[in-house]
Amino acid sequence: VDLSSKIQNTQFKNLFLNASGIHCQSKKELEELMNDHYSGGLVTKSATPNSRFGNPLPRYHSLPAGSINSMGLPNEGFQFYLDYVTHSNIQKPTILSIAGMSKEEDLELLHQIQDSKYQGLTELNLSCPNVIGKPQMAYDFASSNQMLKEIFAFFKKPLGIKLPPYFDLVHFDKIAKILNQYPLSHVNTINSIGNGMWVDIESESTVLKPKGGFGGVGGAIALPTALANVRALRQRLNSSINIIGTGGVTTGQDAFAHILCGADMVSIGTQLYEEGLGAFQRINNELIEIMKAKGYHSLDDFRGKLKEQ
Ligand SMILES: CC(C)(C)CCc1c(C(=O)O)[nH]c(=O)[nH]c1=O
Repeated sequence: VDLSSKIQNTQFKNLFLNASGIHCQSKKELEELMNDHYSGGLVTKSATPNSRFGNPLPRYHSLPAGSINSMGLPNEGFQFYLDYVTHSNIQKPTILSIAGMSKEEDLELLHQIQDSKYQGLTELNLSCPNVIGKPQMAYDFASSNQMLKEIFAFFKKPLGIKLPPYFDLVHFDKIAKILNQYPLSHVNTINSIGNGMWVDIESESTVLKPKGGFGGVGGAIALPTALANVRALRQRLNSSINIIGTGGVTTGQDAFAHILCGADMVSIGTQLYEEGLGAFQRINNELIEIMKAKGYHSLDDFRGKLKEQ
């Protein structure tokens, strides 16, 4: 059974990645990921120009079927991650994730990557904030289009986009129409489901401190939304744009479902945080068992071949 996959011209020995933000902020975490046998690649925490502590705690909370977070982009700063993916002893392909706090910051970071020696993949987190009074960039179609136009005027290295979930078929049409105009290496869908709320009954309080308790929801509870976004975008995006399926993967079955919907690679976030690196080996093995039972030898045997009733 062959679990290898690729994004554009980058080959991965297996299809699993950490979701950006999980187990990828510090050098220790990155080294553990780099040396982990059961993940084919490594994604960095979304980097901002300067290092950030992020939001006040508590800013992450486990839920019965997932997680809620309002981390606030804690990271070591862009130069740290650029150095890591450029200089460390690379054992597997890397995806350098960036999230400026404005379009100008995003452009500045991308100029630095374009001018650097880095030859790996880059991923722009489109959940980054927009100008005050406007929704996050990915929910502002005109601004997203304008930003991508300005980026591709100078950025010539492989670039993917991390998207939040959409919940309206017209929105799938709109974002795909925009993305199809650009030579993207990939789309990574989904980011956490924005602005969820969780309440502690005993204390009658929110469980998160930042943002009045509103936070992004991930984990098993996000799987139906993640599968819908992978399927809808696979149906609409040019075949040249690969898809990283992220959201709700806790078992080999979930990974199998993402691939059936069209995912080229699969990220694990909440489950990786809760279970640790062992999640990669377990989910690898579970997926292999499913493929063996069905007589599949490679991911291409079933990728995107979701049947309809
Ligand atoms: C939500 C932002 C802070 C704008 C981006 C960083 C981010 C965070 C975060 O650092 O709070 N959490 C997520 O689940 N997804 C993200 O993309």
